[in-house]
Amino acid sequence: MIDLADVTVRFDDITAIEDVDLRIDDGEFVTVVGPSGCGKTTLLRTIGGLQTPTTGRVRIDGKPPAAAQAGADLGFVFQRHTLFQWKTALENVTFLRRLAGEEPDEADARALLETMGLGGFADARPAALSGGMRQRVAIARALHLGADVLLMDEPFGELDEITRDELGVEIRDVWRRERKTVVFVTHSVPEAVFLADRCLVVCGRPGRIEAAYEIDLPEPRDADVFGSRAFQEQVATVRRTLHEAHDRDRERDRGRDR
Ligand SMILES: Nc1ncnc2c1ncn2[C@@H]1O[C@H](COP(=O)(O)OP(=O)(O)OP(=O)(O)O)[C@@H](O)[C@H]1O
Repeated sequence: MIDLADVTVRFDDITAIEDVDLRIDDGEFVTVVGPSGCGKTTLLRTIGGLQTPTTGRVRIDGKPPAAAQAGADLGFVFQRHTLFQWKTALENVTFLRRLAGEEPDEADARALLETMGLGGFADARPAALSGGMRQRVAIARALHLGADVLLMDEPFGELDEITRDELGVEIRDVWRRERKTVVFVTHSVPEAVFLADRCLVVCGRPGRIEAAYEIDLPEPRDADVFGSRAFQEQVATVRRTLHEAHDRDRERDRGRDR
């Protein structure tokens, strides 16, 4: 379980997130959506131990994030530039496990590349892959590490919409089989709804969790879900919350400036 108690992160005079309380169950897929600058990345980095909270406490299965990281319990997927350019797709997938001092399992790495639709590209180097293919390698790498918790920061951020949808379907499918705990940051409301068991709406400066929605959609979630009424209604609800919070924050800021 991921447990954040009263977490505040400050950078000099900027408070990025303030008094965040959050619990994420094992095997839960949580998405974090919100406008630019509201502290989503800071929240994710703090969960992963890449950022130390100014005040408050983070625990992963009762341990500080650094201990979870040392035990390879955490896998990260970032927006871009995370593959080693001189290594093949297969070597990229196995490398982190080597770094973590564990024996890579080439058959597992190949099977993961296959799952991510890259069966024929195991020996290709990143320069020969499209952006979407590179992100698939990064996801396969995080899965191969065997971490129980995956932290994903806009992993589809630079991809076109069709590829994003496609990867969304794949990632949810992999999650259904593997039941990792996933925290997934995105700007995209439809993506946040499609992927989530629970969607957190983060707003404001400093950022706060404005609302949390349990997402109710049929499984397996395939491309048909995008056109369904249930999906569109839940997207509309999240969007409305974001807009209302944004308007309220703007009014408050205007009041302060007067
Ligand atoms: N290392 C840092 N040093 C100083 N300020 C920082 C640092 N990291 C983040 N911030 C500030 O903290 C606030 C939140 O940033 P953060 O990147 O977490 O937001 P975000 O919601 O992820 O934004 P985006 O969606 O644009 O990626 C911003 O005001 C940002 O300028």
